[in-house]
Amino acid sequence: MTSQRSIDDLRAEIDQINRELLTLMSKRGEVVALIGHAKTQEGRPNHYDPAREEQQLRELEALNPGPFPASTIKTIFKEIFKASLALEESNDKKQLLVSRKVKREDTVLDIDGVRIGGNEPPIIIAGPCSIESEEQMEQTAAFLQGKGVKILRGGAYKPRTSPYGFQGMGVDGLILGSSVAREHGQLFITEVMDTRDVEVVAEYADILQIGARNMHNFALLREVGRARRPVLLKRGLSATIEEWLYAAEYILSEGNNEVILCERGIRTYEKWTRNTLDLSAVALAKQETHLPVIVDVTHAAGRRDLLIPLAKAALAVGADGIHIEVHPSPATALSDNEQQLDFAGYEQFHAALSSMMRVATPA
Ligand SMILES: C=C(O[C@@H]1C=C(C(=O)O)C=C[C@H]1O)C(=O)O
Repeated sequence: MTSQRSIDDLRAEIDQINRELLTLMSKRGEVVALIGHAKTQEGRPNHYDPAREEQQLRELEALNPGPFPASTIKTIFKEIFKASLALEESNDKKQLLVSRKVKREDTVLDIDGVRIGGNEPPIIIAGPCSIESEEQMEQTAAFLQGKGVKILRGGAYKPRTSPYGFQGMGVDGLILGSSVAREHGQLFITEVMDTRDVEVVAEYADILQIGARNMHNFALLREVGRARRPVLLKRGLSATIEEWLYAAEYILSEGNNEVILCERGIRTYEKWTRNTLDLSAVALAKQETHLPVIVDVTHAAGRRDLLIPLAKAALAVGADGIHIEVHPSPATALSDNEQQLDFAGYEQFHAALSSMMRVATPA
């Protein structure tokens, strides 16, 4: 009689080995997490360390007693390294300041009594694309004040596709925008494009805007993170949601917690709209972060006939407000003539949205 062990018996041994491997894997995972934590504390942005991985592979190859060939051992351990790295990085993400895992409750901004986020009713940010003249700003602000709009927008520095397009009025525009807004009891929001202008823009604006084209301008993000003003951060033209949230993290990491995220449509293959409004990004940003999220309907589609349905959809998925461009005479505007609403257009928009704007879920 042979003393060959039965398959069942061998399998029982395998089951036991599996349990030991699992215990060891978990133990390894815990140590990896500690390394990841130490790297974050040391401010090492990159968790991946190919030299360290290579060194371990060499040692394992030298120690390998078989029966598995070196290549197999290598493949298995590379998989372990990959999983370990993913673990380190996901732990790291949990610690992001923008994350709900770090701050559970909604951030509600209170800017001179104008509240944004949480269970507050949605806000409207409206005004012309560019600040062009006192008359234009005055007419717009007075009209919007009558419609209950508390935040007036207007660009003084314009990120134009062509360097020969109207570039904005600069400091004169800032002075004009802020004084007109103040006269009408409104907050003034305007875009800052250059780190060198943050100080002067923060002097005049109540909210600093980072435009889509500057979402990846990390020096600018850090600079506005140091400014003592709330920041509206638009999502980049082709930015993933993760990149957008990391951009917000740059601002928070400098000590500025007052960030409003703004989805403005992304580049896709679609030609009937200028951009594609990504409503899942709005829902996800609300879910993953504690920050207020608003939707820029003007740039989302680049066409007036979609403003009302897109704004309704944005509010339905939980947006905390709408950003929309309004101009006394869009046809003669110095920028964005295709998309801005005239006053009659805004009247319609206001009427169509007003019932939804008042819907605030009680806390
Ligand atoms: C755990 C670390 O981080 C990563 C994961 C490694 C691993 O699982 O052994 C090795 C190097 C890094 O890519 C580390 O640096 O030691």
